[in-house]
Amino acid sequence: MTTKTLLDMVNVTAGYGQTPVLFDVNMSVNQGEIVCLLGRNGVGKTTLLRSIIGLNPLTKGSISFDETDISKVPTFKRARKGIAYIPQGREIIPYLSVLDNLKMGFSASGKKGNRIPSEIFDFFPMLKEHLNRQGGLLSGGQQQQLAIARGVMCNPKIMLLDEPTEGIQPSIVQEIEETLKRINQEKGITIIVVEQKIEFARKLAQKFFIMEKGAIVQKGTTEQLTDDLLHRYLAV
Ligand SMILES: Nc1ncnc2c1ncn2[C@@H]1O[C@H](COP(=O)(O)OP(=O)(O)OP(=O)(O)O)[C@@H](O)[C@H]1O
Repeated sequence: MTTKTLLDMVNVTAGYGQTPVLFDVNMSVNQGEIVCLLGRNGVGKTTLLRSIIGLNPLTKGSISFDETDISKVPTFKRARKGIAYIPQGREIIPYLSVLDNLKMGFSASGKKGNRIPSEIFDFFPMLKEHLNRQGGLLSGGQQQQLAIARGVMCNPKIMLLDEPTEGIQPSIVQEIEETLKRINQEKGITIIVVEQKIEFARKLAQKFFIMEKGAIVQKGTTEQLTDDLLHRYLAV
């Protein structure tokens, strides 16, 4: 099997206004992989995801995606090229129904459509039972599933997930892990997940990157994610 680089970040430097947060980040992700991005609070994980989708402009470096330089491409066009971003806190529209929240996936991808593909309910059967409920009335875990489903609606090549298990009960965490694996395997969607729950990250991902002070300081396969590394870079 040939491996193809889907996302390639070279010397990415970015931040908020005049405040730099990422310094010369180099990160390469192959098509079909699930990778996790680990690191203590405030090291720049969210900013890294935001720079991939174009919410934090680069002051240096470049990002190529699917063999195209997207460094200066606006966010909505990056979404149309196949990057789905599921931010921390999920950003479900609380007063819209589950159905209307899902339909937002059509506009994000720039494709017209009105019918939710059946695969969405195959991945997330719970959503079918709650289609007409307001998004804000779902539990945290259900809202997270809705946010992931809305991302899948865009038929992305890659999904960027920021702490999908935060504040979610263990049984739903396991469900989310299994569903993400299925989405990866059945749809071939590459996944980058920022996580604090190490066991979840270990079970889900094949590769890891560890960040410290705005840079990638360690990477490898998840088998190489030793307790020593976790202690050194993640323990408080
Ligand atoms: N909107 C903002 N304006 C200015 N600085 C910001 C902004 N958002 C984050 N920062 C700063 O950027 C740095 C990195 O934050 P970021 O959220 O990327 O880290 P993180 O690793 O995702 O942390 P967490 O696990 O807490 O989400 C922090 O020092 C933070 O204070």
